[in-house]
Amino acid sequence: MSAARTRLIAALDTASYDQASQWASMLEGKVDAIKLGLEFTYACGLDAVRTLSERHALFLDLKLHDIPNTVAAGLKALAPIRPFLTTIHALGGPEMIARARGALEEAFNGGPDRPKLLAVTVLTSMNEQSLTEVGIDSTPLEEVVRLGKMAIQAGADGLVCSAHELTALREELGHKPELIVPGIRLVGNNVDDQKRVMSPTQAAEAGADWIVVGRPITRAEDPAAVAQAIQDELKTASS
Ligand SMILES: O=C(O)c1cc(=O)[nH]c(=O)n1[C@@H]1O[C@H](COP(=O)(O)O)[C@@H](O)[C@H]1O
Repeated sequence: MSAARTRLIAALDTASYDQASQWASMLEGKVDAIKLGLEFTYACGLDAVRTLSERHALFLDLKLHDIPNTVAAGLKALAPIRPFLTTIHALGGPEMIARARGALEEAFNGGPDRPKLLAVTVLTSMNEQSLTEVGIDSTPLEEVVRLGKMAIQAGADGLVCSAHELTALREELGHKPELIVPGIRLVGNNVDDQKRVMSPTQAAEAGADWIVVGRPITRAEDPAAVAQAIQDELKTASS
């Protein structure tokens, strides 16, 4: 059972501003935040991201991964959008992560309202075989824990991981780091390109702070009803 209630982020993955705006409106009050990522940002631009962020708590997920100077400068440029969460790849290494954290601190004058920096560990679309294909000779669990410890030590506020690694990460890192969990599917859902999948209840019971749900909500006939059903599941799991 988790310490605090697990909250729900809807991933609004679309190239259409009208579609994202419509989803955001119909999910208002049903989800705790929205996530905009590569597809929406590249197709619609940062002004569109800013417009949606004025009405909804925003997780801006651009998964930056470059040399430390470029990532730090990129985050500084994104800071005026004021998302409450944003992502970089843990594989960029400790110097990149430390510079990223420093850039956010600087942009917000060390204040408490800066975006929290999340390090993506091993993408939930990867399994042991996918790691072998990129030359990593570890299980996803070993790799997530190794990268997760490094990233938190380097200055990340939290991690993106699958629900399968939550227990091990909590044992290693305690309750302070924010753990954000995509790869969520409801009973009967298609898993699509996701490999390390769990249900909202399983993620909540294993200690997720936030779950990220995209297609199970956005592809549904009634997205608001699915979001409400997930919230009900999360509430039961935390009680
Ligand atoms: O950083 C992320 O949000 C992320 C990391 C990860 O390992 N896996 C993952 O699926 N995501 C994102 O979470 C969302 C999951 O979408 P669905 O598979 O449609 O629920 C997508 O927007 C992904 O970009």
